[in-house]
Amino acid sequence: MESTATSAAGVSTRTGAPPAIAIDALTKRFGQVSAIDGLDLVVQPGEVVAFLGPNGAGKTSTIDVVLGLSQPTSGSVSVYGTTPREAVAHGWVSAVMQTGGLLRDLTVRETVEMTASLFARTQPVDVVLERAGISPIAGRRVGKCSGGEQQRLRFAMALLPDPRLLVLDEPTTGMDVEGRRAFWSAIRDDARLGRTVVFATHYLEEADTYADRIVLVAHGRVVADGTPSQIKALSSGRVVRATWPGVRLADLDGLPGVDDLEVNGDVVLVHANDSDAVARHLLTRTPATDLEITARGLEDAFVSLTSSEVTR
Ligand SMILES: Nc1ncnc2c1ncn2[C@@H]1O[C@H](COP(=O)(O)OP(=O)(O)OP(=O)(O)O)[C@@H](O)[C@H]1O
Repeated sequence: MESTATSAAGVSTRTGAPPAIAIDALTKRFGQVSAIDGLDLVVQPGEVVAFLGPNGAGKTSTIDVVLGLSQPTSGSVSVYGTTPREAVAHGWVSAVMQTGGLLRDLTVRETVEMTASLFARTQPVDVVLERAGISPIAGRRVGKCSGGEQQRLRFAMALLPDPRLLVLDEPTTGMDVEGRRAFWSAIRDDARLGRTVVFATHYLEEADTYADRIVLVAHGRVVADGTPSQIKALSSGRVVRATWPGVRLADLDGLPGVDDLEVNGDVVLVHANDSDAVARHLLTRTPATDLEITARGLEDAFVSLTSSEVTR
């Protein structure tokens, strides 16, 4: 994805508009726990961004600050050039929460109508039902809706103020495959009209399929930021493990296509995209034995990216 050029202050040089989200050196501590540890991020209007990271990475803590639900320990966050609370009060930002907020005995339409009555001005109820893909079930009681349908109902409610930015925190947890697909298809169709979407997820596949840009977070920091294919490349490849008594790093100089190397005692760990070439080299040209080849997961990419950040 080609991102809009930005100035140092994060203002789009193409449009002159402030970014949807500008986060600068954000930290958030809970007692001894550092939930966010110097996070910087700029999201431009119209982007669909996945906030991807393992449990405890700091995704929810960051989203809570963006929504004005929690205050930073230090650093700054602005949303469309103003404070998160003001942006929410203007109706510029809506969130799709994972649970709560629904009454089982109301119908889908009644739920949206009731929420609309709380706002001074909203989009027509029929429009948001249509956008969320739930017009056909408008007369159904909420208690009879599947988890996926209830999430699309929350999406319809979030659309009422016609927000510029939609924030979703792990919105598909617990949904079946079909529910996820229908939910994301409604979100994507809506985002095509220009809405900015930021969603947190654990799942690389979900980020890959539905986001234009993936921001990888670990230990409260951004450890990688790029298109889905750039991020996937970080987690691709394999690890070749071998036993080589007395090995030194210098012995591994001739290895082909190596991304990363570790030597722990007599054990060699080689991270590489072409694991066959590494294995062939180790078996034919060195005394290495006991080879094991394993796929390198996203978790590994998190770990290696985070440790390289720390040692930098
Ligand atoms: N209210 C709190 N009090 C104490 N610690 C907290 C609180 N909220 C979050 N944390 C801690 O901050 C860290 C980051 O948590 P956060 O929920 O932001 O991560 P996450 O990436 O959203 O994780 P998950 O995917 O599991 O929801 C974790 O170590 C968590 O235990």
